[in-house]
Amino acid sequence: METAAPSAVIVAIDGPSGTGKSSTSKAVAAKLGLRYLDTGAQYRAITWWMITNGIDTDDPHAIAVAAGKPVIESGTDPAAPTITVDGLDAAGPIRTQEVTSKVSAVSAVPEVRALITELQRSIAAQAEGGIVVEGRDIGTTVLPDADLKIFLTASPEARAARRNGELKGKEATDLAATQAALIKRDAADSGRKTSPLAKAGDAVEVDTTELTLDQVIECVVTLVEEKRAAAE
Ligand SMILES: Nc1ncnc2c1ncn2[C@@H]1O[C@H](COP(=O)(O)OP(=O)(O)O)[C@@H](O)[C@H]1O
Ligand SMILES: Nc1ccn([C@H]2C[C@H](O)[C@@H](COP(=O)(O)OP(=O)(O)O)O2)c(=O)n1
Repeated sequence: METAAPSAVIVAIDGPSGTGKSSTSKAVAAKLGLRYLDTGAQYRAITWWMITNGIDTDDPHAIAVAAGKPVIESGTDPAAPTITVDGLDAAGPIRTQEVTSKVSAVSAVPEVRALITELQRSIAAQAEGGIVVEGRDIGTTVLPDADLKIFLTASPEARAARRNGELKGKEATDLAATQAALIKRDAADSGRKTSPLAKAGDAVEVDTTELTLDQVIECVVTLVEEKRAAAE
């Protein structure tokens, strides 16, 4: 008897910065043969375009007017995710401190969110075998019918230490400054009017403070497999 291919599954992973969303989502998608979408990279890409095109990122009206101009494309292979803006590889430039410090203001503009949300939904709809989508408002707004919703958390201390581990040798490595910047960005992302960072009512919360990355990946893989088994 032939075994049916596992059904397409849509997984939404949300949470604040440094909780392990990107690392976990990529690994889970690779293990389960799903596509992968980093929605933060899309908001970073539009922010980078605003900066390089001289748009004042403190002016929501100017941002709203320009929002439809850049063409943002995301490659969804979890082994080699890509992000381009007007055909240019933006993977490096979107990770600078300048973009990080301005992305909350740009992503709070409703016109930006409407355009990026539409893009995210169309990418998810095209992922025939299923997809892991990570961000801040995936379970609440972008994909409210996702098969599985995960909300990752971790203490501010653990998140700052993880972020500093990545920055070492590149930009600032002061732990207190990293933690302060992270808390400031969380507050802006949670406090904005349009689809703020929030846990969906039906999301499974996983506190990763005391877990290794492998343990978090294993936990999410098990939850996806349980969902798939229940759907058969
Ligand atoms: N459970 C964990 N324990 C230790 N380090 C982790 C854990 N999860 C992620 N990391 C590390 O923390 C950093 C931030 O993780 P990332 O996946 O980028 O978080 P997010 O996407 O939520 O901002 C990465 O360097 C990653 O390897
Ligand atoms: N679904 C999303 C994803 C990200 N954002 C915004 C808010 C975040 O501070 C920025 C950057 O997201 P990103 O996931 O790249 O941030 P970190 O990896 O946590 O540093 O984008 C959002 O508003 N909605």
